[in-house]
Amino acid sequence: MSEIIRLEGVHKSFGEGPGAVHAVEDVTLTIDRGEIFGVIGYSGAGKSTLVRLINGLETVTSGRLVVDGAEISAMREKQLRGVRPEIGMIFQQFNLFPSKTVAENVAYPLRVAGWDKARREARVAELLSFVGLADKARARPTQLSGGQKQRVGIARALASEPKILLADEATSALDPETTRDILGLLRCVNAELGITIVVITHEMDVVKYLCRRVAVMERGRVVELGEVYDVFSRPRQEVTRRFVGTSLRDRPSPEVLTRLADTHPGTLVTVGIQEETGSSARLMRTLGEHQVDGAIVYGGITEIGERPFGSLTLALTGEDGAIRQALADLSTYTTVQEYPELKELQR
Ligand SMILES: Nc1ncnc2c1ncn2[C@@H]1O[C@H](COP(=O)(O)OP(=O)(O)OP(=O)(O)O)[C@@H](O)[C@H]1O
Repeated sequence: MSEIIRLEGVHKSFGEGPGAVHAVEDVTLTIDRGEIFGVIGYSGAGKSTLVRLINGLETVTSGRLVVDGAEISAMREKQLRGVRPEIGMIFQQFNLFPSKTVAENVAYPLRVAGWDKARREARVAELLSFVGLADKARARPTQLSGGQKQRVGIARALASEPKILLADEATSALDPETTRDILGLLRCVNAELGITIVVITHEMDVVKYLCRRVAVMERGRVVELGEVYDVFSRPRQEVTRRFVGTSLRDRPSPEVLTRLADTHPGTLVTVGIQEETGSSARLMRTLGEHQVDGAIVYGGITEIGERPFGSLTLALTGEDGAIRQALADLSTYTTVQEYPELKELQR
């Protein structure tokens, strides 16, 4: 698979000196042609800045950025104007022209690019039919639902046949059911038109549904990067654990942990569940080998691409030494989170 986007040590700061904001710091990653790549992070992590660098709306402060063979980071505004039609973009707030009809909104980039009327009309009809809005050509955006507005946004972004589609929080203003519809449409855009999609989001469910690989961003940096399943089934960073936690609600909050410690004897630990643990079978076997009892007191297991992941919180009882040995064994094939602060409380 060839790459379509490459970032090498990319920095972007706003302002200079001590007051400068470092929105993107030392980001190195490649995105493959034809993949759906996710960038997840909380507000202010630098996601929007990253996509604005990719489509040339912001210039990099330092580092190298190559999009479809063109070195964006070395280009001047005039050259960037030639590259931008290759990259479509959709937004959380849709950014449609309220006074134009649906057809006029979709035709807008084609008009700017100088397409004649007959070609424009044919292309708009094709696009509206692709996004399922053939009957809304003459409607105005105010007459459409949120999901329909985003379909217009997608049709407009696809108008000039881009190779890349950037989706910046494209479903964050939509209800869960409409979100599913739009994500389904994005899958079609990728599968049927072969367009590479970069999805920016703060929702793990969006990444889980759409993406093959994901970068987790925090304070301008990529802190985890890999296959979606690997990143979420073995989260290495606290921020990634928080994303998994909000999607799956599998990890107890500090308040719940304190209550669990009060009501259950033994040592509380949270153990990751993925393919290697075979849901929970291997986990229970390891405990059994050390004559340690494990009561499941909290947890959640779900799937990504039919592969299980999540975590179980257990109250372990047995000899202290046996518990330590069992935890050491578990750590050889899964993540084990201990809570030394609870021991202090239980004393
Ligand atoms: N034009 C700008 N001038 C100054 N600071 C900026 C500018 N654009 C972004 N920033 C700052 O850069 C940081 C990253 O912002 P960015 O919008 O990229 O984050 P984000 O992850 O997309 O968050 P959100 O989802 O809230 O937009 C923030 O601290 C933001 O205030």
